[in-house]
Amino acid sequence: MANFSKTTPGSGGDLDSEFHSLTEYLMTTLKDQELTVLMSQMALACKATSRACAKAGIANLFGMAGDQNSSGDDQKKLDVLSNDIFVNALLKSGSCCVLVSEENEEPIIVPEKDAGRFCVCFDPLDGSSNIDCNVSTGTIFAVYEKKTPGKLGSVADVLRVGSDIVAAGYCMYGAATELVLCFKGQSVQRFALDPSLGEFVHTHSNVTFPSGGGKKIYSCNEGNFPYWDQPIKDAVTEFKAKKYALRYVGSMVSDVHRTILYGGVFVYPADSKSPKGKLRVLYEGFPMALLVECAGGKASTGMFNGSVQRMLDLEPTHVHERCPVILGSPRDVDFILSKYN
Ligand SMILES: O=P(O)(O)OC[C@H]1O[C@](O)(COP(=O)(O)O)[C@@H](O)[C@@H]1O
Ligand SMILES: [Mg+2]
Ligand SMILES: [Mg+2]
Ligand SMILES: [Mg+2]
Repeated sequence: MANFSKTTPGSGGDLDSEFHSLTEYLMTTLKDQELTVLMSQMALACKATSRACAKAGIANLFGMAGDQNSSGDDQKKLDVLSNDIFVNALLKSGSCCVLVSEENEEPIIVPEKDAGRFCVCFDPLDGSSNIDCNVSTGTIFAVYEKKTPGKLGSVADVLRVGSDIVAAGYCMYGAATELVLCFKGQSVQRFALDPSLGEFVHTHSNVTFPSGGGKKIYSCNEGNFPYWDQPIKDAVTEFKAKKYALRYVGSMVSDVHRTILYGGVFVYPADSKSPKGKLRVLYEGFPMALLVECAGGKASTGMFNGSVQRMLDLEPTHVHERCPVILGSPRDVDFILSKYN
């Protein structure tokens, strides 16, 4: 049996006779057939979305779809297509009872005859503003186990604290397509899509923030500086004085991925234009917070509703609720939060 506690550099190279696939990882570590099927369908949808992003220019998939979603975002064609891909794949899994997507105003409640034990909240294509200029985008998801009785799911199955999440992950559509996963209580794993094989191949185990906090990087949309509260302004001003570098892609998946691998901090705070922040709790804040904590980092809301809160302790009351986000290495998250003392 594969040893997934070890990183397997070079595995999956064209000439390797042995490599470890995502399928093998799921089959050997999960011991839960329904969750394995769900994750396999999730991976299939990631591959289909990766293909759509790669072919967008030649398949006339850039540009607007013409509608707005429930957050008020103008939907791009790829937002709509990727949403259809994920909804169809997850419905076919037979493992889901509730689906919450950024692109669907209402949660999808799966009919009893097709329903399973799990609820999935997802952002099918994150980083919409980067689609048309071919900069990295991604998918973000969180999985919960149904808690209400009976087979029919309800919105109560997803409106709960983030620490109830059983699995979280993101897939980045960048120079390579990469899937990063974490099951509750387990470490973070990285898989890269080998296009010639059509499979996600295991590349890194036990992914953690660099010790000591890593590179001195802060990541935020600093154009919002005038609208931030004083503690966030002070922290960012001090990062500059301490010669931190600013790196900001504007796709949460890419910015969080870099933050986990290199260190530093990613911030999308509340501001006077958006008092609840911009990012959505269920399919952006929570899954990233779980991954960051599993990798040894911290994820907080900063000052929100009168107190500084660990993000996974929030209990949302609406599926498209927003929250401020401060996540990254403990060194930098604690530094920002100290400004609220
Ligand atoms: O353009 P801004 O205001 O800096 O916002 C960037 C943020 O918005 C998002 O694009 C929102 O996600 P969607 O593209 O899924 O709506 C995040 O990926 C990113 O962190
Ligand atoms: Mg959007
Ligand atoms: Mg998003
Ligand atoms: Mg999106």
